[in-house]
Parts: sequence; structure tokens; C-alpha cells
Amino acid sequence: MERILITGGTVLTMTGPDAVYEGGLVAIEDGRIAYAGPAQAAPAEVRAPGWAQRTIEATGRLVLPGLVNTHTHAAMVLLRGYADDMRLMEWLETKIWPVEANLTAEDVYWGTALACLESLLAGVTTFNDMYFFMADAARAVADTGARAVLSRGIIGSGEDFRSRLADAWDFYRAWHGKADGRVLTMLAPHAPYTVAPPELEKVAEAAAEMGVGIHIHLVETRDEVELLRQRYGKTAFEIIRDAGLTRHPVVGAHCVHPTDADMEIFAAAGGRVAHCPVSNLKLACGVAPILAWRRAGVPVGLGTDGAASANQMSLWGEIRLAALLQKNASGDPRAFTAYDAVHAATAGGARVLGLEDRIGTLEPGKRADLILVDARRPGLTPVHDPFSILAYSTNPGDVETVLVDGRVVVEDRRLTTMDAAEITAKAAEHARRLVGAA
Ligand SMILES: N[C@@H](CCSC[C@H]1O[C@@H](n2cnc3c(=O)[nH]cnc32)[C@H](O)[C@@H]1O)C(=O)O
Ligand SMILES: [Zn+2]
Repeated sequence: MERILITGGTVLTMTGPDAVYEGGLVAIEDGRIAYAGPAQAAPAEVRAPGWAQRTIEATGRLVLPGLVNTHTHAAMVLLRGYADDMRLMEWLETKIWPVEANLTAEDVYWGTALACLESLLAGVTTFNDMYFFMADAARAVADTGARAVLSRGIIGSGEDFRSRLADAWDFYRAWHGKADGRVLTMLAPHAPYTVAPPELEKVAEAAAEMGVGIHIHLVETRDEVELLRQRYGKTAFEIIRDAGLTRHPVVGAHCVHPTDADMEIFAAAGGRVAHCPVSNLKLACGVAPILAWRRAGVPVGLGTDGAASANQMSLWGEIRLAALLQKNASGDPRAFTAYDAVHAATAGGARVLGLEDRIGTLEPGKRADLILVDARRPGLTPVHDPFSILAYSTNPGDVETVLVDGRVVVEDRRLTTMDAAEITAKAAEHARRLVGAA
């Protein structure tokens, strides 16, 4: 496999706010990071002439781990802008679910390919997806060169539930660990208000057999908290604990309305939070108490949610908003810093997905998922503080080069793995058919 050197850039390993190396070096071998840090401290071997087959000149660029999107429904890019400005339940029940009833496998392939294209161009190298027709979603991830944790969304009861859980088993057997390890799976019971406790217990049993984590929506809206209280006399966190789900690593999307006791339950269970600030603001859900979650010891990552709710697969808006919201909510601009926000989008996200041994920082042995942000662009100049530039000034178009698993998948802002024009044309065509059929 190719050996690559990235030279001259400002290397941010995301192992700490002081790990900033101007004119730093990253060496990649067999898809892994062999070295990342100051050029002069690199092993002589990688600095020897002829070590690398390829050198990427990165002067003026910020070199950092690829961003990790901890909660999305990738193929929902097909429904971007289809129904906005509504309440969650009304949006799901009257707009989204009727259209999703007509979804086909090919829709999901091209939708997910578009989501991968948009994500990779923006520097998002990994995403955590909950949707259906997941074998087709996985093919799109494999073909575009992205990395993803993919889960078959499980919803309903009776035969509906059984067939979806069977689907999740088929998908797990076919795809877990495939595409050179770039595709992993979890189990995704949609939410405690759409999957009842007996079914949640069955999902917990399956998770034990598969040895995978759980991806679930938790306390996104106040309506949902009230509904669960009336129906079960419990909170969402009590429900998932009692159903045995928290015996497995749980990625809770949103987690906007926990009680103090919920935070203790989730922290004790090793739960993790996928914070989706754009989606939450757009649906007027409130602001997730991220500082309190962190204080409780719960890892926090950032997520976009589906593009039908939050409209973009880029995580740069979430990075900025996460910082702004926590400052405003706490009344203290120091409470959540630029570094905290970039950390949540990289190392924090990797931790949330249980991938901290593979990705999230630039450290020897990790898979080489990294991005080059062109800090010479007008809106990013000058670079007094690289974390400030990344948290408050960077936009998707500033990402120049993207590597996943040591492979250059975006070069000079263009996808190298597939024809981007074909992806956008096919996705637009499938979106038209889908909405037309509703
Ligand atoms: N509808 C699928 C299974 C669920 S996949 C995950 C589901 O989450 C839905 N979804 C998207 N965004 C949100 C959100 O913000 N909150 C709750 N559900 C959402 C999405 O429309 C999709 O139906 C089936 O028929 O088998
Ligand atoms: Zn969601």
C-alpha cells in the first residue's frame, strides 16, 4: 500500500490544545498513521529520501483528523428542503413517513452516495447512520470511500418489528467489518416512543449476540418526555435501562431533555451523546445541556441529523453553533471553547462511536482519516489560532484534501472515487420520482 507524506502544514493531532505543530509532518503507511507531529522529531526512516511514493505539500493548510458525524439519516438528503418549518411529530407523520413508504433500494443507494459526496467534500470522513435499505447504503459508502457506522432503523411492533430486526441481522452478517473495515454496524431502535419496552428488550438481546452498540433517538422534544411519562410513568433513560439496552454502548441522539437522575443513569451505563444543535434549533426542541453531560462524564460528539431536518451533511455549522449555544446558555464565553468544539467533532465523535482506537486523533497506529483545510483563503486569514479558524471561520468549501484509510478520496476539492456529477444527477432524479410518487 502507498506511503504518503504530508509536509509543511500546521498539524493538529487533537490530542490536546497544545498539540499544534507548524511545519509539521504526517507519515502514512498501509492506511495507518505512522507518524504525526513536529518534522524534526519524526523517525529518520520516514524522513529518508524515497520513503514515500507520494508527498502532499500542505504549506498554509491545517491538517487535522477527519470530522465525525455522530447522528444522521444519510439518504434523507433526497428530502432536503421537502418539508421544513414544522413540529417533529407532524413532520414525521404527515410528510416524511408517507414519502419514505415509497423509498426503493436504488433511492437509498444514490441518496447515500450524495450524502457521502457532500460529507467528504466538507471533510466529514465518518458518519453514524440510521436508515433502511442499509445494504444499499453500505454499497454507497464502499464505492465513495467514506467510513460509516450503519444501522437498520427498527420501528413498530409485531410482524413489522420482527421483519425489521431480521433485516438488521441480515445486514449485520453481510456488512459488519466490510469495505476494508470502513463499514461497521449497530442496532438502531428508532426511539422509546416508537418501539415499546418488550421490543426494546429483544433488541438488547440481539445486541448481546452481535456484540454491537445501540443507536437511538432520546429525549429530543418535551412532547416526547410527556408522552413517555403518561404511557409508562418513566423517562426515556429509565425505559432503556430497564429494557437492558444500557448494558451495551448506547449512542443517544439529541438528549435535550434529561433529568439529573437520567444523566446519572446514562453516565453509569457508559452512554454517549450525539449533539445535533442545528436540528434541535430548527425544530425548536431546546438546547441540549452539553456542559452538564460532559460534567457527568458522558462523551459528547456532534451530529447533523438527516438533511431533511438540518439540511446539510457538513459539520462546520454544528461546530460553530455548539460553541455559541453553550456560551450563551451558560452565560460564560469560556464554558465551551473553540478547541472544545473541534474536539467534539473529531476525537469526541470517535469516542461516541466507540472508534477511539481507530480514528479521531492523528496518532501512530490509527487509520489515516484526515483533512487539509486551506487556511490561505480570505475568510480564514490570518491564522492567529488554528482552533479559532476551524471553530468560527471554516466552511465546507475550505476543505481541500481528504484521506480516508490512507486513500486520497478528495483532491483539490474533487471526489476521486466516483463521478460527482453522476451522483448529483442520479440523486436529483431519484428525489423527483420519490416525491412525485407520494
Ligand atoms: N421508517 C423505517 C425505519 C426507521 S429509519 C429512521 C427513521 O428516523 C426518522 N427521522 C429522521 N429525523 C428524525 C428526527 O429528528 N427524530 C426522529 N426521527 C427522525 C426517519 O424519517 C426514518 O424514518 C421503516 O419503514 O422501516
Ligand atoms: Zn435523527
